[in-house]
Amino acid sequence: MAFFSKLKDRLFRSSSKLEQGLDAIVEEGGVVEELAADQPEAEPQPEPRPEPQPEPQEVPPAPAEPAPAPEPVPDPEPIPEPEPVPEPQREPVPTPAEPQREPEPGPAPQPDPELPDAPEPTQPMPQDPAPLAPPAEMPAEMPGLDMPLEIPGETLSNSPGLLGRLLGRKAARTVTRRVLDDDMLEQLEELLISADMGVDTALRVTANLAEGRFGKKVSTDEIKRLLAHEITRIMEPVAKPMPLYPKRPQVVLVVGVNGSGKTTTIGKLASQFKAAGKSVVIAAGDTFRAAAVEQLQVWGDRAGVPVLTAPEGSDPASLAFDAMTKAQEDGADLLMIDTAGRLQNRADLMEELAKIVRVIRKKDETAPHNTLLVLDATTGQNALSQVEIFKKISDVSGLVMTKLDGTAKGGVLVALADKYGLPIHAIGVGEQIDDLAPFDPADFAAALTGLES
Ligand SMILES: Nc1nc2c(ncn2[C@@H]2O[C@H](COP(=O)(O)OP(=O)(O)OP(=O)(O)O)[C@@H](O)[C@H]2O)c(=O)[nH]1
Repeated sequence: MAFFSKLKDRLFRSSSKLEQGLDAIVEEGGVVEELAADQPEAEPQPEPRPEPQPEPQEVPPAPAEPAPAPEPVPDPEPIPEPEPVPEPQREPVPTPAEPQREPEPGPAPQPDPELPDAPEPTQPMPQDPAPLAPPAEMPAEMPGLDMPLEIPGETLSNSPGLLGRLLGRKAARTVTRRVLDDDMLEQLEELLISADMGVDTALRVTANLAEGRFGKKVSTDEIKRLLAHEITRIMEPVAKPMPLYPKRPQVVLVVGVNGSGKTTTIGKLASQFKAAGKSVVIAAGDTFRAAAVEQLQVWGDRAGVPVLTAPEGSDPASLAFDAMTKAQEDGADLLMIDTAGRLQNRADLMEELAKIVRVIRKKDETAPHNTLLVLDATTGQNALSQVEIFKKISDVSGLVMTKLDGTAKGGVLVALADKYGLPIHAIGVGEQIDDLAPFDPADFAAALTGLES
């Protein structure tokens, strides 16, 4: 699906930090080993993705018709949860027998793979352990070119040359493996912390990763797969679309600091709900900033959804009440209420949100049905303190993480999931109306670690 590959491309753009760090760690203390052309780098690891993923949906929040439920709470889970993750990675990483190959006779000098000063490979570490096709079917070099041919997922080096190939010699490949010891674990912890995963999460992830593998040799590709698996395990329980309830209107309060992407997210969500056949009303609750109201009107126009506004400086709660009345009269399915994000004066903001909730409860005592906290992924660790604050001043029921297309700080999502367990309903991957996607843990983990899934 075109949209989905676009999403993956964008997420991959932000993955370089962790990916390069992993490459560097293994290369630093690793030993280059040679493999015969028909020998895989390692026994294939169990795939991190435990189950075939459901086809990603264009509309992340929920299916068009959720199963009717008498009460909005507890969470009705309109889309079936993925199967619980088995723990296939608890198996020790198979350690290749040493030496990896028989010495190959031939005119070309071969480096000793066991020597510490064996030449480093010049290409990035292999990404995929899939064995290469036999050399007879896949030439290691382009005819006439005396340079290694990069084959996706593998590094070819020490080419036997034309004569060698004429004589039927197999090309040798190299892989760097490093013993998973305390030093390496410490480096991995530091890398994960620097990627915004937070200390607790980084320690837990590396401890799980080392379980049953301590003292064994691992390649970059194996480390990436193991890491992606651990991240997927943490993220899977929180990947949940925004639940839809039979209640009309379902009131969605949208909170978050200024600039986090609330307005944009409301516009994107409104557009997707509308495309799914829902009638939506938006209330421009940040009445203190004329620009914010105007921007929301632009998004409402784009989405084809009415936006209720009030004069600048008027009471947001009064606007919310009017919007609730209109949404009820119109029989709207959803009322999305934008709010101010001024954290400079937390007491005022707390009172403002509490008042909005009080007045809409006069109309429906079960409202708001969702309180979405919009977080800007580029703020890294700061997102954690924002969750802390907004949990105190509102009843946050789920997260939307924006700007994942423009940051190398995606690791904070792992820390958020690990620490708070709040559902991540959707992720923003751009500024356009369709740049909002469901959160897919396996794709996210692959993007973060630089694993080609
Ligand atoms: N690259 C990228 N930019 C985004 C994304 N979401 C929002 N933005 C941009 O972030 C900026 C702030 O977004 P807004 O939606 O105005 O944020 P807000 O929280 O409503 O901010 P205030 O109106 O100031 O309260 C805008 O320039 C958006 O285009 C995203 O997923 N990716």
